[in-house]
Amino acid sequence: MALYTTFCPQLPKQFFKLPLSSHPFYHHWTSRFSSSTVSSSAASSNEASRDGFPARIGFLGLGIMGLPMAQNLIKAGCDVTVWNRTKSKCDHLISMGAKYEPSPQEVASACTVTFAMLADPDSALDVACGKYGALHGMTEGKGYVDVSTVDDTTSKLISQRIKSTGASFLEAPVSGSKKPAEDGQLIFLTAGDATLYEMVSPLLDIMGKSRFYLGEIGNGASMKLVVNMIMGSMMASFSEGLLLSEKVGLDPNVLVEVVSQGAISAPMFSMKGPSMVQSKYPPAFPLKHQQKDMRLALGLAESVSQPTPIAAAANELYKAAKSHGLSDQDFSAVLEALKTKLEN
Ligand SMILES: NC(=O)C1=CN([C@@H]2O[C@H](COP(=O)(O)OP(=O)(O)OC[C@H]3O[C@@H](n4cnc5c(N)ncnc54)[C@H](OP(=O)(O)O)[C@@H]3O)[C@@H](O)[C@H]2O)C=CC1
Ligand SMILES: O=CCCC(=O)O
Repeated sequence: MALYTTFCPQLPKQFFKLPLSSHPFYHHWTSRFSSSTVSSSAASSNEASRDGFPARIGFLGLGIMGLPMAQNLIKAGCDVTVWNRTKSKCDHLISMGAKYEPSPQEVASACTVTFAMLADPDSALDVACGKYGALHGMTEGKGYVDVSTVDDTTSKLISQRIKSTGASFLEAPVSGSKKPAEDGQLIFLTAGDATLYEMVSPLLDIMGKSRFYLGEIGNGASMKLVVNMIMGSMMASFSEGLLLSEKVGLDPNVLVEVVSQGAISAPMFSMKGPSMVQSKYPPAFPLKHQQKDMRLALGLAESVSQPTPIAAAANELYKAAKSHGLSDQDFSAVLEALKTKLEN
């Protein structure tokens, strides 16, 4: 079964909609994480917890994505310990039964597996390896799963540092935004320690609808950046189309409908188009993160001399949108940068 999952990562979701204690990997998990491989300081916290769940799970970073992901783990009955730089964002989860520790180090020390969902490479590195970083609470037998979107170099560095403690590392950035995170419908793009991948698969299946295991560290990060590079260019192109249709006297709402019925239909256009027409950009995926991903994807392309002129042009629009104060709006606000350009 373990081999099957490793090489056939897209098992049907319903396969996993069982109580975790009846999951085929449950016994593998409990024997790995609740016995001799766990350090004595963590042993008491690794005892089987409520509802028969196997281990304490840490979650670092409770922004737009981290909060609903951690919430789904709690709702599924997992024993979750949280930390966030801005502590108030932990309050809701604490009221749902989460435990709190005052630093990433203390979360990692209390938990068997720690997830991290941070903004960017700098914060991911700092939370993992900084002064009170998770690294200092990691020991052999524990796992660190970074679900943030970062570049392959950052991920390799974090992996190296975590593994130097004897612990295991998995990168697992996600496709899917706020709503899929709330609905447990994310797509995990994982790479790194295959055993840890198998161990955390039941947890990934609580938070997501599918998962890919892509081999060596860096492959998950790179896959995520390629996907988001395409997405960023698509959104910029869609924005041009909306504005052009309006300028030539067409109803952009009708454009959204026409696009939705043809070969270029995309859930993203149908979901975000109507609010874009009204110049509303409620943040699901903040524009600053999309620009970060364009920047990192362009760096990746540069590293292998792959021309990406369309993504480079789109990146300039996201940079312009940031300079117009739109960083914390949804990335569909890139449309505003085009409006400004046309008006200037
Ligand atoms: N939103 C989306 O649709 C998706 C986002 N992603 C990726 O997931 C990651 C998180 O995104 P999202 O939740 O939207 O972002 P948010 O901006 O909502 O949350 C960012 C998180 O990072 C923390 N953080 C930022 N800087 C630091 C720092 N220097 N030290 C410690 N913690 C820090 C924030 O803490 P604080 O609360 O204190 O600010 C917060 O918990 C990003 O890498 C993003 O690219 C991936 C898929 C979809
Ligand atoms: O990184 C953000 C991805 C957003 C999405 O996949 O809808």
